[in-house]
Amino acid sequence: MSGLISLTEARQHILQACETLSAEQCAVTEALGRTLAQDIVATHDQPAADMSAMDGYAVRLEDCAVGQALDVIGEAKAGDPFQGTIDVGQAVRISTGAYVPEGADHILIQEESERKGDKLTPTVQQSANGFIRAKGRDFASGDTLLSARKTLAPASIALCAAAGLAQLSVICKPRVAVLTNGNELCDPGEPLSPGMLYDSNGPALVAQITSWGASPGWQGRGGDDLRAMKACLEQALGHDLLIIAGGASVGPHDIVRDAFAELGGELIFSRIALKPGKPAWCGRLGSMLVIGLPGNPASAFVTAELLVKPAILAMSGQRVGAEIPLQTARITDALPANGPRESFLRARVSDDGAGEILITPLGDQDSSLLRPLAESDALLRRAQHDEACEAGATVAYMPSR
Ligand SMILES: Nc1nc2c(c(=O)[nH]1)N[C@H]1C(S)=C(S)[C@@H](COP(=O)(O)OP(=O)(O)OC[C@H]3O[C@@H](n4cnc5c(N)ncnc54)[C@H](O)[C@@H]3O)O[C@H]1N2
Ligand code: MOO
Repeated sequence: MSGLISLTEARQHILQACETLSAEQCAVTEALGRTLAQDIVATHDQPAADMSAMDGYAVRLEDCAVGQALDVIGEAKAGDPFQGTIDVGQAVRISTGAYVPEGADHILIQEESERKGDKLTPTVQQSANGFIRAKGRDFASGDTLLSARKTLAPASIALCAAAGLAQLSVICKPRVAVLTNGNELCDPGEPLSPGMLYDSNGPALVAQITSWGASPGWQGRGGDDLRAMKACLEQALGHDLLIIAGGASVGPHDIVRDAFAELGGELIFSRIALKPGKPAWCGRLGSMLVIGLPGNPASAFVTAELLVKPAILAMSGQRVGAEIPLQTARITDALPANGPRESFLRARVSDDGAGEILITPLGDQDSSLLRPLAESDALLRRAQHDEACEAGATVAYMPSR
């Protein structure tokens, strides 16, 4: 379509305009979802010494014979090692997680022994050395445990904590301002006057950007007044990213782009061959990236997924490509041929009970509708000029929840 760029091109432009932000320190307990700015390198061995994997007795394997008593000479507890050495015919009571005393090469588990006073008798033949976790088995001093640019999930947080790190160097969270637009908008909680509409894009966008790891900053509402709009844009200056929802189209009151241009904003792209989302645009105001989304609620939501999410992930230091990562499923309904815009249909994913993933586009795809949006958990993607497809065909989708 003339004058419209493809979604992939739009994402390429956005990714080129996003630099990874600087680093900051973050408590390991607060680091979920953050991206490491540096490698994590172990400064100690884990375990720090050979360690028992079971509750029982540290012994010499060669001393173990069924019915032949050993002398229990002490105890090794987790955090309180036995100080001596095990000699021929001796055993030390040991707990899971305790260091294995010098001289021992086997843990006789308590279920396979009988204890009477200081005498310990194996009741089951011991065939091979066992139940000792070697020093450094998990990691050794100097090992790289996690590489820079890794996004921290709960298991990687466990590894950082095990490495002894209370603070981690992570990429700063992008600070994102959200501006919604329309004289018709009012805040949830206010009485609804005639002609007015509750602002659903503002809360939705704040929820979306938070779920992608951004830090919501200034939030405002612009109307149809150019001066007031310029004042809004000025208030947002200094953020890493400004999202403007609404006023993106060509109507006489859609003055957002005029205000942006008058403040010296530099347009990066305008309009995409995308449905919903044709009026989406992107630019730069000072050092702040600005992404303009259409005001229709489903359009704002979908274009935020497609355009804002990659910007936030890239600024947060995560690897993200211009191509959208898609999954495949079998469609339950036939679809007509697609038009010239790449389309994303609100859809529901299910399982046919035999392990096959099914996808059902929701009936009414009008971009003003919130109920199908809230029912959906996937966006079914149709390429530009996609042919009609039969029920049962394999189609591509992007999970959206
Ligand atoms: N002549 C043309 N008209 C339109 C075109 C076009 O190409 N030529 N594009 C259409 C498309 S596609 C869309 S999408 C909309 C986008 O318009 P805007 O971005 O200017 O959005 P608004 O006009 O401000 O609002 C559209 C619609 O959404 C409601 N809205 C806006 N903000 C919110 C909010 N924060 N919460 C809830 N609802 C909101 C608003 O009341 C309108 O009903 O333009 C088409 N027109
Ligand atoms: O982008 Mo409009 O979002 O096609 O309804």
